[in-house]
Amino acid sequence: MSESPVVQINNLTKRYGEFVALDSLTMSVDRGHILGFIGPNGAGKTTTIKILVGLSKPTEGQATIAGADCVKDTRQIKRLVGYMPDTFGSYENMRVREYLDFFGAAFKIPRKDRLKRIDECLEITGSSYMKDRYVEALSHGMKQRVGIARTLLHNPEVLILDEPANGLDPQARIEMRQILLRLAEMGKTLIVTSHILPELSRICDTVSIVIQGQLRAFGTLEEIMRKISQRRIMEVQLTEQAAVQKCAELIKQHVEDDSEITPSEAEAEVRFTTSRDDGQLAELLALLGQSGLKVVQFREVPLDLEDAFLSVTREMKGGSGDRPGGMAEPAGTGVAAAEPAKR
Ligand SMILES: Nc1ncnc2c1ncn2[C@@H]1O[C@H](COP(=O)(O)OP(=O)(O)OP(=O)(O)O)[C@@H](O)[C@H]1O
Repeated sequence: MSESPVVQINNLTKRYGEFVALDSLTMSVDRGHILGFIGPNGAGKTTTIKILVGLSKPTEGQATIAGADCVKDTRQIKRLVGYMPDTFGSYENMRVREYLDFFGAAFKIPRKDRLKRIDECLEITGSSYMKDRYVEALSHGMKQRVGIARTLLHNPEVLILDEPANGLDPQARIEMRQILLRLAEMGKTLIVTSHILPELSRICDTVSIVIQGQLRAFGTLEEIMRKISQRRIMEVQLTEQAAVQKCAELIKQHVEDDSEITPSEAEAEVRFTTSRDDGQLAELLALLGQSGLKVVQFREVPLDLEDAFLSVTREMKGGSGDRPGGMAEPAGTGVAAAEPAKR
C-alpha cells in the first residue's frame, strides 16, 4: 500500500475582504519529494506557505502536514516543519554557532544535544568551516546555507524554502542543489519556491504552478512537459535579417491558423509553434529553400520548465483580467496551454 502524502492541501482558499488571494488550491507532496512551487509575483505562494506553517488561517479548505492540521495543531506543525524565509534578518556580533544555539534553544533542544545537533546540521549543509565566523560577515551564499542548517535544527519532516537559490552565483547554486537533493535522500519532504526556473527544474520531481491564486498545473516535470509539448516550437535561422518577414509570411501560409509566429530581425530568425509532423515540416523547409531564402538552421527548440510557466501564464492573460501584484506580460513562446496535470 502506498504511503499517504506528507503535505496535503485541499480546496485552500484565502480571501482578504473581496479579494481572493488563494482560490481552492488542492495539491499534495509525497515523502522524500521536492515540490517546485512556482508563480509570478502576487500568485499566492507566500499566502499558501503562511497557512502551511501556521502563521495564517485559510478562509476555507484545509492543509495538513503528516496528518497534523495547519490551523488546529500548530504546536505539532512547528515541530514538523522547518521554514526558511527569503530574508535572513540581522544578527550582529553573533558567531554562526551562537546563532544556531540561539535558535536551538528556541526550539527547546536540550543544551547537551544542541551542540551535537548544530555540528550535524552544519555538516549536512557543508557549513562546518563557518562555525566560528560572524554571521554578519558571511557572504549571501554562506548565509543561505546557515539558514538551511537553522531550519534543520529540530529535525523537521518538511522543509519549506523560500527562494533558496535567489542571488546565488552559479557555483553556489550547484552547491545549494546538492544540499537540497541530499535532504530529499534523507527522507525530508521539500517545498521550494523559486523564480530561477531552470535551476528548479534540476532538483524538483513535482511542480506546481500557481497563477492568480489558482493552480494552473500540477504534476511531475514529465507530465507537465508532455502536456505543453503537444505543440512544438520550431526555429528557422536565416543568413539575412532582411529575409525575416518573407520567411514569416511563407511559414504563415504553411502552418495552422492559430500558430504563433515570432519573427526577430535582430537575430535573423523566425520561431513558430505547430503540431505539423516531420514530413510536413520537411516540405516547409524545402519551400523556404525554393523561395530563395538561405536557411542555416531549421530546428525544434527544446522545451523547458520556463516554457511551461510562460505557457500557463499566457493562458491566464485571456482570463480574469488584472489583479494587484500580477506579472507583466511574458515574452512567451505561446505554446499550447497546460491543463492541470491530474496525479
Ligand atoms: N494581508 C493582506 N491583505 C490584503 N491582500 C494581501 C495580503 N497579503 C497578501 N495579499 C495579496 O494576496 C496576493 C497573493 O500574495 P502572496 O504574497 O501570496 O503572493 P506571492 O506569490 O508570494 O508573490 P511574491 O512572489 O511577490 O512573493 C497578492 O495580490 C497580495 O497583494
